[in-house]
Amino acid sequence: MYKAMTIAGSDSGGGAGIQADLKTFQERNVFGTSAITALTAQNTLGVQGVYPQSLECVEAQVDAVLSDIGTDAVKTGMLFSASLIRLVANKLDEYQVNNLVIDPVMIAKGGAPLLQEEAVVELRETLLPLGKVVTPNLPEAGKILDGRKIETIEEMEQAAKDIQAMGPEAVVIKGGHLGSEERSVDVLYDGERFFHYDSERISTKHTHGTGCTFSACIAAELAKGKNIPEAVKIAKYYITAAIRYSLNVGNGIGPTNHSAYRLHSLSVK
Ligand SMILES: Nc1ncnc2c1ncn2[C@@H]1O[C@H](COP(=O)(O)OP(=O)(O)OP(=O)(O)O)[C@@H](O)[C@H]1O
Ligand SMILES: Cc1ncc(CO)c(N)n1
Repeated sequence: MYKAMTIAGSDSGGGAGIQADLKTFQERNVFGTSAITALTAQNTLGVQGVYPQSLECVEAQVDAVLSDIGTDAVKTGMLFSASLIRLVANKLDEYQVNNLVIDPVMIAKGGAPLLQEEAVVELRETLLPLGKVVTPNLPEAGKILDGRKIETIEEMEQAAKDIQAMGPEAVVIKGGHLGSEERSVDVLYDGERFFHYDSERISTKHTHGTGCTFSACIAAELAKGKNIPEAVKIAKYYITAAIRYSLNVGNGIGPTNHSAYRLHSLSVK
């Protein structure tokens, strides 16, 4: 069985973070493992607390998994601080992880910071160059590019190109935050070509954890040997189904439905 690991924060509400990643790995038929960088007390209404784990704790988890079980791909999510980013980058280098998907998580949907402001430099300089695929949303891409505004598909293409020049093999800019469009378009740049992944924009407020789920699916497909454009295509089908059948649990922004494509017999082509 192929294996994928997530190095990310825990979302007690179950819709994002480690929980979303492991549910996605399971649905995509890869064996999921994890290292938890931070615990969050979180639900559909917001983030009530953030409890980063020690460097020692995160290092022990990564060593435990990679020295024994190994992995075919790694996905990183919430890393919280510059020192955790440095540690994770060192570990990925030590274990020669090459299928690395970096979701540069910065802010939760309700606005709570999940990455310290000063850690963006570390993310850009230490972690991004190790990535096979980096998956920023529009505000994250803007932060990586020193506060640039990205509001059109053309600006998404330019941003993908400029972030790819920072070292990762490929960049997908996610278009979930693109206002007033009828479609939700993601733009991939692999160093040579642009690919557009287009879906209808689903009218729902229940989009908690969309980005985590999308990047975890890319990691699962890379683990199975899919190439980057194929992995992103499958992830786009998977997340679109998960949003179409998202769940009205809690009183705020509900989670996506990780088993939607299976329960509703939709094919992930
Ligand atoms: N309303 C929607 N309808 C269809 N697809 C959507 C919608 N919102 C987001 N998506 C898709 O979901 C994926 C994740 O994009 P998004 O920009 O929402 O990520 P994100 O902001 O990182 O999510 P989060 O921070 O909640 O984890 C992309 O493929 C995007 O196109
Ligand atoms: C733990 C965690 N990671 C990522 C996100 C982004 O959706 C979140 N809300 N919580």
